[in-house]
Amino acid sequence: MHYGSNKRPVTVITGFLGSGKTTLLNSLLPEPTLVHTAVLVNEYGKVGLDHHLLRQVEEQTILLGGGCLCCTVRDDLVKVLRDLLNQDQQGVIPVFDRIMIESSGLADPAPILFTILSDPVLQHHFSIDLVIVTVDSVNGHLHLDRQPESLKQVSIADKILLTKTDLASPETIDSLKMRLRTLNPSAEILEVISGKVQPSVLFRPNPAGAGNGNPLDGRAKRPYTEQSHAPGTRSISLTFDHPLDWTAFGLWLSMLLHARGEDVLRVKGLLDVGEEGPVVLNGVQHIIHPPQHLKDWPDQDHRSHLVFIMRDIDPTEIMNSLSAFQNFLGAQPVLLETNMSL
Ligand SMILES: Nc1nc2c(ncn2[C@@H]2O[C@H](COP(=O)(O)OP(=O)(O)OP(=O)(O)O)[C@@H](O)[C@H]2O)c(=O)[nH]1
Repeated sequence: MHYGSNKRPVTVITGFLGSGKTTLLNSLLPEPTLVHTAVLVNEYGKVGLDHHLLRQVEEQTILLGGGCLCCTVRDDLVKVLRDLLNQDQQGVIPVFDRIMIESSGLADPAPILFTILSDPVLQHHFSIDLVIVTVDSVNGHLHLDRQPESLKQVSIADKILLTKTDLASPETIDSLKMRLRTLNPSAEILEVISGKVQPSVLFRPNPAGAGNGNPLDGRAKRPYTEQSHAPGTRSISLTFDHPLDWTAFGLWLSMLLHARGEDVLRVKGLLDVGEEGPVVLNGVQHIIHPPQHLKDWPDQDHRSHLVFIMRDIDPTEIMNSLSAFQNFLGAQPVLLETNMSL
């Protein structure tokens, strides 16, 4: 199969140990729309799945040349994905049009994203369309209290699937949802029992290509409230009073990521740059996906919206920096919401 300039979407499924990743995959993969999905699992002992490619990826983390601690590369993942491409081009494997990667329950998903986005070959053939994170309703609070990995996973999610809601009390589910919204205001939260969810709910068509769905939903647009937050992890949602100068904004963002990229876990934006439609911005730490220029706004709200999820950066630093830059940006930042440490 040839895709021209189209990149094949990669979905990363992560979530703390036992939170239901495999259950989800087993439920999703027989769906007709996902029949041409290649699956990579970075744990041993997984059962092979009919009609799908199953690769087992040894975890191996190396430092990039620059010595950046957060930009680790999974060498084996690069090899497996490159091999898949080669085999696909030679027609020796069944056609695949999507990749799902199930990361181990203790993994920080960011290196997987970095690996694909930073590899000179892979970045031309694959795009990260969605990071799904499963959160166990029964144990979710405990994981978030005690396991930094769980916090990292939730912080980076595009969609959070709250699993095992059949086993948890309504009060626990509600408080967990509130906590998850605080940790990651831009993620959509769905309740999923035993992995039963329609692919169309997860993989909504997205003209932006990267970052499935609107990167900013209603939760990110709530009025400003000071809320408790996980230690060291903070988020800020903001808008601007006028359209942004896109070049100046890109310069500001590059400067921020150069200085503090290790601490910026996620950047998402739907930006008014004075064009008919918005620009979709989607970044993970040092890496910014190629911005997408949309023809139309998704709804009536045509204001810019920008969300940062950060570690050890005070949201006021972001506001102060943008304010100092406002003459170049052509717009003044307006705070919508910030979430501070617990
Ligand atoms: N009752 C109930 N059980 C669930 C649900 N989702 C998953 N389980 C069970 O939870 C257990 C762990 O699920 P897995 O899918 O293996 O979890 P995992 O995240 O892949 O686990 P690791 O590979 O250890 O990280 C299994 O026994 C599942 O059957 C759910 O929504 N409801």
